[in-house]
Amino acid sequence: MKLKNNSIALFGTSADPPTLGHEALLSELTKIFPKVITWASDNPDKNHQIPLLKRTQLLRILVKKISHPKLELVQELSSPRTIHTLKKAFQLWPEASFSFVIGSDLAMHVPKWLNAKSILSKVRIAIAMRDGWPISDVQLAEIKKLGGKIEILPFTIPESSSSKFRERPQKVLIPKELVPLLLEENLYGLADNRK
Ligand SMILES: Nc1ncnc2c1ncn2[C@@H]1O[C@H](COP(=O)(O)OP(=O)(O)OP(=O)(O)O)[C@@H](O)[C@H]1O
Ligand SMILES: O=C(O)c1ccc[n+]([C@@H]2O[C@H](COP(=O)([O-])O)[C@@H](O)[C@H]2O)c1
Repeated sequence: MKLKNNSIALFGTSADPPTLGHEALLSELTKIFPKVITWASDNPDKNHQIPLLKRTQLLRILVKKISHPKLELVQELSSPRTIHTLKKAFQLWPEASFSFVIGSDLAMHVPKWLNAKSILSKVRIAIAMRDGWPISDVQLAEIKKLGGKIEILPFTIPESSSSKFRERPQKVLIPKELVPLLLEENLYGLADNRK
């Protein structure tokens, strides 16, 4: 992958909660991009289990754990709609070239996002292959048809998801640094399910 010095990877997540998959993805991105920006957001298509403020707190703990000079949490980018996130990103870094990072499970959804065509004219879509979620040529063609440019990231993230943790909260599914806050506030019922 050829990247310019002004490349920025943008990675939004509902972080409900952040998982080992989010940790692996953020760490891999720091090996490739000169700058990696993350934030926690609400997703218009999902019901979140805990408030955005708490999810942001959890993501902040994860970013601190990774503690990489290229990685930063910029919560002001948070919006349920990517088009609004991008407007803020262009204000903050007017000279940057952006890659909007998604897992391969989201490839089929991007063409349905609000103002998808406008989003795809502003940023490249960088796809992280998610174990169990292959992408088809049809999905790629749908994005390209709307003018999108696609980068397939050169790594695969092991199977892991927030919903799996929410269904059955287990410490082994999340970064261990999140556990104290989850127990303290009994988020996701982890304190009732001490494994
Ligand atoms: N294990 C993973 N591998 C690759 N991409 C991932 C992984 N987990 C999350 N992502 C990507 O990170 C972004 C944010 O995902 P999100 O925070 O919704 O996690 P999730 O595990 O998919 O959540 P949920 O299970 O609640 O749907 C999405 O682009 C998603 O595709
Ligand atoms: O813009 C949209 O219409 C849109 C709809 C659903 C999701 N997104 C974005 O997709 C990213 C991942 O969302 P999620 O909930 O899978 O973590 C996050 O940055 C969201 O803001 C964007």
